[in-house]
Amino acid sequence: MDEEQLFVCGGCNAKMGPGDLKNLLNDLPQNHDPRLLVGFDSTDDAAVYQLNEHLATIQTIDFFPSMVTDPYLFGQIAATNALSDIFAMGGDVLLALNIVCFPEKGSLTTLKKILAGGQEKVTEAGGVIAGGHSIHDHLPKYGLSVTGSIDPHQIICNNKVNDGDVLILTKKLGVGIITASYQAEAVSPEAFNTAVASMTMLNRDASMVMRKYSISACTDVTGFGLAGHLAEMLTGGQHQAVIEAEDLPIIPEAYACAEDLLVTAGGQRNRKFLKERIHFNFVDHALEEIVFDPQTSGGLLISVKAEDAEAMMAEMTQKKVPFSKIGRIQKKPVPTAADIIVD
Ligand SMILES: Nc1ncnc2c1ncn2[C@@H]1O[C@H](COP(=O)(O)OP(=O)(O)OP(=O)(O)O)[C@@H](O)[C@H]1O
Ligand SMILES: [Mg+2]
Repeated sequence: MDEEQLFVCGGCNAKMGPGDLKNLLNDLPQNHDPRLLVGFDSTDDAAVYQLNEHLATIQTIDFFPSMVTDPYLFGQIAATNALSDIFAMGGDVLLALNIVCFPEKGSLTTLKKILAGGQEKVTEAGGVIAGGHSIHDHLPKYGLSVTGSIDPHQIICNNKVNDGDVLILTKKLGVGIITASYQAEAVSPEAFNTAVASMTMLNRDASMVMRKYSISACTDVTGFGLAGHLAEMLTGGQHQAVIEAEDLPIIPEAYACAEDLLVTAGGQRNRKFLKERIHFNFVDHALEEIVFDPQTSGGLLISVKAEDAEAMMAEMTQKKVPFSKIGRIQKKPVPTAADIIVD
């Protein structure tokens, strides 16, 4: 393997599709422990385990092959992505363990750069690298197991929305399409740099603002795309999300790439899984691709109660946390109505 350049094949696009994951989890025996406040049965972002009345531990794991050639950058992106699940649930990062898969004959200089990039982000998140596990594998993969803390009364789950909630998204969409297209030399370095800046921005600041307000649900938008993660918020079946297409934040050039059919396999898996649950009120194939595009280290998708939405957005503006108001939650007019409507 070249000492400095990683083979590009992954990010959250490498995630198992939502259909296969659902099948897998359905057959996994359920846990019954009252201290497990959030387990895999609700397909939330992280597991939460109660330690005492005021303290719970929050745990998540994420790793994948690289979507960029630069090892330091890959380390930063993989760590930012792994840390994000803690922030999506309103938790604080305590410590992290490195997960390393690396070729036996690979350059250790390259691996050290990956780990240095990851460590930088864990430190920025307020955590500490406490160890890890490393195995040989043909394709380098990296990520973290992250442990955080949270007040058990303040857990922000991903699946309980309310009528009138406002939907906020804190990062632009299209990083999957942009990173794949960059390898095909089909987008500018500026577009690629925008995607990289987005993937290496921690969701911590957004989380710190969000948790001060009445939040019905939050998740981070990753491999299942905006549509997939929004659909997870609507599993109760009573509500639907109305997305305003013109308010969706999109990295410049991602739309043009989608028009040129520069799309990803993960996006097609997401489309196939979700097509019965989403309705587009217009014909725009490229925009549909953006909505299904797998995001690596995407933003927080926040369903904030209507009465707190303005104040939360004002504080995000004041704290320079980027965000877009992308839609709202409403009661389904009939039980058979689509879960997601794109207007
Ligand atoms: N092999 C597995 N065994 C048990 N649970 C799993 C397995 N793979 C995924 N899960 C669970 O499925 C749910 C959804 O997992 P997924 O990785 O999509 O969530 P996520 O960590 O929020 O994703 P992302 O890191 O991309 O934000 C989580 O509760 C996770 O713990
Ligand atoms: Mg998540």
